[in-house]
Amino acid sequence: MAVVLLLVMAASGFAAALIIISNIIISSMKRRQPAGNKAREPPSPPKLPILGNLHQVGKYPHRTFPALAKRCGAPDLMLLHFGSRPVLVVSTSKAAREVMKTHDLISSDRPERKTAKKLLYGNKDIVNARYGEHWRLSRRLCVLHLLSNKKIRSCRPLREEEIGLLVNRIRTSAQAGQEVNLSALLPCFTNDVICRIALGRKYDGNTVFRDLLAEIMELFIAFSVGEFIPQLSWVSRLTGFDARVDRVARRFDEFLDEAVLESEARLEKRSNMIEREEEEGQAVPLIDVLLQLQRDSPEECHLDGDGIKAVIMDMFIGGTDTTSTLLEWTMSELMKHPRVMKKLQEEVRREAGVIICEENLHKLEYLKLVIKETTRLHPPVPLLPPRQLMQDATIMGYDVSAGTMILTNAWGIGRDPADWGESPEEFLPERFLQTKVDFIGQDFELIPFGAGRRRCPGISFGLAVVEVALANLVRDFDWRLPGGMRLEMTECVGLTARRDVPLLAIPTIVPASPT
Ligand code: HEM
Repeated sequence: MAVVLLLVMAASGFAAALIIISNIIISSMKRRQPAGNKAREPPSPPKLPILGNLHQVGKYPHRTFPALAKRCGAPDLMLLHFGSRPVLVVSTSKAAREVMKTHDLISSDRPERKTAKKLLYGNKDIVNARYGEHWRLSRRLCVLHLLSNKKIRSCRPLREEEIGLLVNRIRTSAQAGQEVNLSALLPCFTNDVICRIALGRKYDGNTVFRDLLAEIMELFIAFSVGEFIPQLSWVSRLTGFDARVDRVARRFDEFLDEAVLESEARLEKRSNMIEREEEEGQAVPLIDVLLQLQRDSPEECHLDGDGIKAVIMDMFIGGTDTTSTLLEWTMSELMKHPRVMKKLQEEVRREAGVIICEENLHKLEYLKLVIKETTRLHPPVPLLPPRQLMQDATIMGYDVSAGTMILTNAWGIGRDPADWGESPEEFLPERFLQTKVDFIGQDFELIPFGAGRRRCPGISFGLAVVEVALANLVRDFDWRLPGGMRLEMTECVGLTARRDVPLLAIPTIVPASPT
């Protein structure tokens, strides 16, 4: 990891650099320890003192890991060291099943990260919560009250309204013969959807909110060298990283405080019970649901004020970029494969009718295959969020010690020829006609939403947005690339693996066919 070296060199000055370089030289002269000493540990590539294997991780770890694993003869499980921290890399569906099914309970913890802890109120959220009572209760709350089928149904008008706005924006560009930047439009769209669902309003003209959110996403994945090399924890103070995290956490907290005040004002005025409103099809903002539960049913809601803000933040972190990234890659693959685009357009134009609503979605079988195939090749979160082993375990015959961080390569697993045949890199939605493999967490060959206890609770919520949005985009428009443009398919580094090069496309309006 070049960044790590740069950080180390810049911040610790010449003396520290000298120590590291000499250590590197000494260690490169050493051979690995005799196998007898740690016979049952998973295979590891040679590591450097202090850095461990950090220098081998590269910019795209999900791409680097399979090659590294192959080089050190570790097809299923590979043991790395990030600084002093042991990290188990899970590279195949067989190994993923072992970790997330056989050993799911003891591998359901998340490692504590200083940055996430500061941004998420001491990890009072769900995504980053340590395994235990708080996580269990928060997840239950989330599944029952925030992301339930009933909740998803009640938010339908709101989702469809936002999709209508997205289509209108594209239509305006199409009428002017202009290209649209789907990589910019789609995140704004999913952000607006989550804003309305979670907070009950949008922040249209206010870019402060969006900028803050983008900064939070960036900080989440930013590498703070001290997290893995405790001796260098002062580096993030010196570079101003810690101060930046504090500043962003404070500003977002102020923002959420305002949202809480607005929600409390709504609750004061509310005459109906939330449940009744939802039954009548009204989308009650998630923040209102949580505050009302906290006030009226504390036995159901254990969260304090910070806990509520942390869970709301999870809805943004978990639901915004993941959903837009999936849409962005689906459109990219469709533009790259005109045959698939045509087949999908024919299905949607034939089956969905003039108004594409969620009730018609069950007829769109090919659309579901297209989305599934996209999650296989482009899982929005290519390396699943880290887990941490809670006790010593024997996994696939290897001894792995408590405290080891676990990184599962969903991207690598989705492209493994052992599971996906001779052409795993090919975008071929029809491959799912021959297999029952699904992405809901039971089949370990396809785990874009994770699996086991920590599996994403927002699958249906996310798909409700992706499926209808995609159906509208391909029904209402024909799409082509701006003249002479070649479609790059590389991803960039971030909380999700979005396209590196923005997806620009020229829409042409397709007249609605008579029903
Ligand atoms: C295409 C859309 C989405 C993708 C690809 C996705 C992916 C993921 C993944 C890979 C995980 C980690 C699973 C694991 O550790 O095994 C996760 C967890 C989570 N997701 Fe999603 N997600 C999506 C949509 C959503 C939405 C819409 C929400 C909520 C609004 C959401 C909320 C969460 C939460 C709260 C967790 C933490 C679960 C836990 O740690 O117990 N996700 N998601």
